[in-house]
This record gives sequence, structure tokens and C-alpha cells, in this order.
Amino acid sequence: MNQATDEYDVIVLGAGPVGENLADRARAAGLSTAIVERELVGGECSYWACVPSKALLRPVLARAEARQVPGLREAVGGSLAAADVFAHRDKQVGNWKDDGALTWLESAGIDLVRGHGRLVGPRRVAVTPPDGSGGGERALTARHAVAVCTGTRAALPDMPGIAEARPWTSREATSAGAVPDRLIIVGGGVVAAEMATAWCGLGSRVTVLVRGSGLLNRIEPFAGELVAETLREAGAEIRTGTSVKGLARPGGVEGPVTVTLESGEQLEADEVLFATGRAPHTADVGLETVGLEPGGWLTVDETCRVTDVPDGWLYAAGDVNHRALLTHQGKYQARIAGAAIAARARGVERLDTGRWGEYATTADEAAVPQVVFTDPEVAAVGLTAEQAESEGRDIRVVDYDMGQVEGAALYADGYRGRARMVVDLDRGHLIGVTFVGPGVSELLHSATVAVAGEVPVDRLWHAVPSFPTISEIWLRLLEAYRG
Ligand SMILES: Cc1cc2nc3c(=O)[nH]c(=O)nc-3n(C[C@H](O)[C@H](O)[C@H](O)COP(=O)(O)OP(=O)(O)OC[C@H]3O[C@@H](n4cnc5c(N)ncnc54)[C@H](O)[C@@H]3O)c2cc1C
Ligand SMILES: NC(=O)c1ccc[n+]([C@@H]2O[C@H](COP(=O)([O-])OP(=O)(O)OC[C@H]3O[C@@H](n4cnc5c(N)ncnc54)[C@H](O)[C@@H]3O)[C@@H](O)[C@H]2O)c1
Repeated sequence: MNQATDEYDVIVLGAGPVGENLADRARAAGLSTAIVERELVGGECSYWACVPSKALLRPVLARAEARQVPGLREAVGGSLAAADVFAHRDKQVGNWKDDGALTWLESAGIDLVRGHGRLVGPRRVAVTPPDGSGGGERALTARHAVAVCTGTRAALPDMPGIAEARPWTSREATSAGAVPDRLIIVGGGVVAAEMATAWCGLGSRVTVLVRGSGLLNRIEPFAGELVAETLREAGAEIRTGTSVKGLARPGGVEGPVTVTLESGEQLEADEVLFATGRAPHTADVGLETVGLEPGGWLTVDETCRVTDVPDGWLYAAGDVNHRALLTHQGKYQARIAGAAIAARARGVERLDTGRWGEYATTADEAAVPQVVFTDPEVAAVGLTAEQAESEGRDIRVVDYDMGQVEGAALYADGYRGRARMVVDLDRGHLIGVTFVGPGVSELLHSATVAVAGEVPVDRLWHAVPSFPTISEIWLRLLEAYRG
């Protein structure tokens, strides 16, 4: 049981998926633990990011796949029932209430302190209660560790008219309850690609304005190319090499918005979404009281302990440390940081923080998996060929047309997809794998096991994929590799 005082072994700032997992690990190790949350327990991921976005995308992708199945195609020719899609999304996010999460916190024995938390010196946290709750500021002290898991918010560029135009960020794009007739999306990353897929599928006329040369530029180039091709076929316009210099919404938020491009051209839409990256919630968490610069990403070691803080009591996990802005990777960090905090609290002096050690977040560098839920799906782990080359690795790249795999052709008529594996020739194992195509998301973990497990390519030859599944892509890639 946690004690009733305001002194805890561990205090976690932020109850997103990462803070929840870190608190859970610490508590399971027998440490008294408090978690501080100023909005909803479950964080951005549960209410305005992963969960609602995937609820919006699921019917779009299911319909796209069904339209590639002869005999079924005609049955799914119509438009989506947007009201039903929104109702399902609302259910998945618990109607933006966190009752379910509170029950879990209680059962885990973690104390929740509602309010905005900030450091007020080493191991000390002040919590300002939410407006209108009537309580006063609460002072908490941590015996062993404070973990900052405060996540990120959408980063908006500084440009004339942006504040007054009230553009959508990822929050509005995932929680809106009406389909805009015309939607402009600024950005070419993961949020832009997924939200273009979702809103185009729901019936918006979507225009994506990409500053660079294409979509999803941190993944193998063929991924963004295939996604852009499908979006264009679905009626979206993708404009590359296009920068925005200003916004105006003279008629107020109910009226249309005008977007001015660098070229001087003006475009009009009913809504504009800025999907231009993330900024950390570190400006107002009291970093200056412990000798750190507020506002930036927090630099951590292999155990997620913040570097440059004497006595090693401050940790940062999840988006806020910028290692990998993904829920599953942040939860991995939380498991390792929670275990490290517990071990250090027990007085263990030397933790195994070597490569793939029990207390090292090695996968953050070597094997980060990501699924982008676009049409077609994109699933990638590890390094791209370009990243591997820029690290000076001696590699061999093998590509394969996934449409040639019997299981894929049976899965979807006219299956379009591509796979790539990147082999490190010095080490003899895979360091990167990318699949693009319908239904590839569930294939990704096989690649993650191969990359994180550093399975020798020769041994993979004995891992026989079932016929006729899409996973026979493994056989084709390995055959091509072996010649
Ligand atoms: C549209 C969108 C879709 C995404 N889809 C996916 C996906 O499909 N898969 C995936 O892996 N990742 C996805 N991501 C990324 C994912 O949302 C993040 O990686 C994840 O939310 C990070 O978790 P976190 O706990 O670090 O931070 P968050 O989820 O941001 O949680 C941080 C919490 O801290 C609280 N907080 C902040 N400051 C304070 C303070 N001072 N005091 C108290 N509380 C505070 C916040 O209110 C919040 O609840 C998506 C992101 C976006 C924007
Ligand atoms: N399925 C998933 O795993 C998933 C889904 C959504 C988001 N996420 C995570 O959330 C994070 C945030 O996603 P995101 O798409 O917002 O960021 P991102 O960093 O992936 O992409 C940002 C894009 O905006 C562009 N950009 C930045 N500033 C701009 C400006 N001033 N004008 C025009 N373009 C500009 C960049 O060039 C880039 O294309 C990502 O790191 C991603 O991993 C994951």
C-alpha cells in the first residue's frame, strides 16, 4: 500500500502510456508511487493520437481491402457512415473520460495527484490543482526518483495569421465530429499521411502541402511513393516542394480559411491541419530549479536517467526524451527505467547497461518498429538503406515486389506492395526491414524479432513461412539474397 503522506519513493509527472507503465513497474517492485496528471489519465495517445486516429482509419482501410476482393468489391462500393465511425471512435476514447484508467491505477496501488506538476528543486514536486477544483498547491517529495513523462504537443510554425485562423492540430484532426468538405494538410510526416488517408476516406477533398520531396521521408522512399499514389487515386492532391507562408480566416472559425503559399498562390479550404511535428512539454516543469534549460528535449542515458543532474534521481521517458516518438517504444523505456529505479533503490550499484543488457534501452537505436496505418500500410523496423550507408555499414539491400507472393495475390486482387531488407554483411544479420502493402502491419513483429534478435541470415532460411500467406515474402527475400 502507498502511504498517506506526501513523501513517495517515486513520483511520475504525466500519466500518458509511458508514465502509467513506469509507475506500474516501480509500484510492482514494491516502491510507493504517485503519478501527477493535469488532463486525462491515459495521455495524448489514448484520447487525441494513437487510439482515435486508428479508430478513424480502420473502416477506411477495411473498405480499401474489401474493394480488392472479387465478389465482395460491389458490396462495399458506397461511402462510409461517418456518424457511425465517429461514434465508434468516441467509444474507443471513453468519450474523453478516464474512469477506466482510474480503476486500473487504484488496483495497481498507484496514487493519482490531479494537477500540473513542476519540479521545485531536487526530488521535490509542486502540484497546482486544476482550475475550479478548489484545492491548494500540494508539495510532494521523492525518496528515490522523479520521472518526467510529460510527452509532447503539436508544434506550429510561426507565420502571419496562424493564431487567428485556429488551424486544426492532431487533436482536432482526431476528435472532430464532422467531415470538412475541403481539408488542407500541411506536412508530409506520419500524422499528415494517416490523417490524409482518414479524412479522404471519410469524404473530404484533401490537399496535402509537403515542403520536401514526398511523404514519410524517414522511411524507405518507396513507402511514401506508394501511399501518395493511392491517395491521389482516391482523389487527394499531394503537392510537394510547397511551403506555406500565411493563413487568414476573415469570417471567423465558422468561415473558410485561406492558405497563402510561398509562390503567392492562395488556396481555400474549410479546415487546415498543421501536422508539422511535435514540441516537448518541458517549458513549465521546473527544469530551471534543477539546473536544466526549460523547453527542450531531455537528454537521457541508457536507463532513461537524465544526464547532467547530480545524484542521478531524475529520469525522463517517452516522447519527452526524443529517442523515439512512439507509444510502444516509450513503454519499453518505461519498463527499463522502472526496473532501473527499483534496482538502484535496492542499492544495486552496477546495472547491466551494456548493449542489449537488462537495463539498457538498446532497441531505441537498433530496432524501433513502426506501423503507419495508411493505404497501403507501411511497416518498418531498424535502419533504412540510406541510414545504414550514412553510418558507414557494409550492407546489401534486397527488394521484392510483394504482388508476386501467392499469399498476397490471394489476399487482395491486384496487390500492390514492396518489401526491402537491409543486411549488414559484416555481422551477417538484418539491420532493417520495410514492408509496404495491404495487411503488412501484422507481419512487422517477425522482422522486429529478426533485427532485435540479430538472427543470422543463414538461420532465417530455416524459419519456414506458411503457404499461402503474405509472410512468404520472407522466403522470396531470402531466395533473392542467396541467389
Ligand atoms: C495523431 C497521432 C497519432 C499517433 N499514432 C501513434 C500510433 O499509432 N502508434 C504509436 O506508437 N504512436 C503514435 N503516436 C505517438 C504517441 O501518441 C506518442 O508517442 C505517445 O503518446 C507518447 O506517450 P507519452 O506518455 O510519452 O506522452 P503523452 O501521451 O503525451 O502523455 C503525457 C501526459 O503528461 C501530461 N502532462 C504534461 N505535462 C504535465 C505536467 N506538467 N503535469 C502533469 N501532467 C502533465 C499530459 O497531460 C499527458 O497526459 C501518435 C501521435 C499522434 C500525434
Ligand atoms: N502510426 C504511428 O506510429 C504514428 C502515427 C502518427 C504519429 N506518430 C508519431 O508522432 C510523431 C509526430 O508526427 P508528425 O507527423 O507530426 O511529425 P513528423 O516529424 O513525422 O513530420 C512532420 C512533417 O512536417 C514537416 N514540417 C515541419 N515544419 C514545417 C513547416 N513549417 N511547414 C511545412 N512543413 C513542415 C516536416 O518536413 C515533416 O514532413 C512522429 O514522430 C511519429 O512517429 C506515429
